[in-house]
Amino acid sequence: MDGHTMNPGDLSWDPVAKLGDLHIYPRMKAADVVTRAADAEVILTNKVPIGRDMMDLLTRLKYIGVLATGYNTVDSAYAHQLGLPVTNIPGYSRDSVAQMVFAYILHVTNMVWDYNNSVKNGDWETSADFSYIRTAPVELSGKTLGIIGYGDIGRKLGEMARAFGMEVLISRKQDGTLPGGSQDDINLGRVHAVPMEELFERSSFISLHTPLNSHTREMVDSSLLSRIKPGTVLLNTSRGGVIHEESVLDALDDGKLICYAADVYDQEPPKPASALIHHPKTLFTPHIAWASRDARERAIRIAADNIQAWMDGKPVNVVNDVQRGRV
Ligand SMILES: NC(=O)C1=CN([C@@H]2O[C@H](COP(=O)(O)OP(=O)(O)OC[C@H]3O[C@@H](n4cnc5c(N)ncnc54)[C@H](O)[C@@H]3O)[C@@H](O)[C@H]2O)C=CC1
Ligand SMILES: O=C(O)C(=O)COP(=O)(O)O
Repeated sequence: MDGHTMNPGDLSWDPVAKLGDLHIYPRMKAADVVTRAADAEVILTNKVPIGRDMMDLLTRLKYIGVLATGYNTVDSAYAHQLGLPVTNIPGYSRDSVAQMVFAYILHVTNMVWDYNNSVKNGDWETSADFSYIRTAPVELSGKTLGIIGYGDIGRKLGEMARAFGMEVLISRKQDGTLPGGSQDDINLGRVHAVPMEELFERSSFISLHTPLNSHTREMVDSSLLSRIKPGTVLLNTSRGGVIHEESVLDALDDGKLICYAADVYDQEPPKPASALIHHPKTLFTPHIAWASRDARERAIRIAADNIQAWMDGKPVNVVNDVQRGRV
């Protein structure tokens, strides 16, 4: 549907092309989906929303592959009703996304770019001393990182944080349950599981890694943000919709949140003049955390493996619990 972001020309679609008759559209408007995909049995979409109206009209469709980990753009519950499997691509960009979170953290704590600009502007050459401090760097060792959503990316981020000597907190879900797969790390003392409210109270850095769904939409609201310590940094590489935008703006304005660093926005691309994007205390990248060449190459290969497994009658990475074909 929208192959350009995954492969702007530096990769090959061959792993997918080998499986059938492949048509790549660099971009697609929602209004064109039904005509362009009328004959398709398999569609791959990244951010083109696939809703129930389209699924009703695409009568030949048997499989929807999401070219991403987050699959909030597809009405997978309705696809389930139709017996249409929806697959995603877990894990392909785990290392790249966790690395991006640390790029934001180090940007805030070490200000390499600000110091570089100051040096290039001549401040060092005219300094009275061998060194000068504009804003003191912050040492991460001993600081607390709170991770909301301890899955593939959250776990990798925790590993990186421990290498920096940070304490890692993870949150229980709203119903009190632990994220799957976290028990070992809790038992080994690598992370501490606390209620979401306590995580907001204790963390200097809070990083969001949940999927966007009805439980997580606008989860980070004024109630949670009222608990943070002055000087907290909020990091979001999950989905823009996980935060309540007005509440984040208020927390930035009242000085408790010193930075909101994000790779995602509720509507992408954002409309011009977003107050959040243009706020002096925010740091934004254009949904690029996943986009290393390595990760994109992995994604194309896994997308092809997903289709092959489904053709072989043993589907994998199905997110809506449909194991058979359209009924
Ligand atoms: N910015 C980017 O480039 C990328 C963004 N993403 C986003 O990051 C999200 C996470 O990715 P992964 O770690 O690979 O997914 P994952 O599925 O491995 O991990 C998500 C974790 O969140 C937990 N969770 C779900 N609801 C929760 C709640 N209400 N409270 C606390 N924990 C909850 C789950 O139990 C799971 O452990 C994706 O859904 C996607 O939206 C993913 C890849 C790239
Ligand atoms: O994999 C994901 O969920 C991502 O957000 C990565 O970006 P993409 O959706 O692949 O453009």
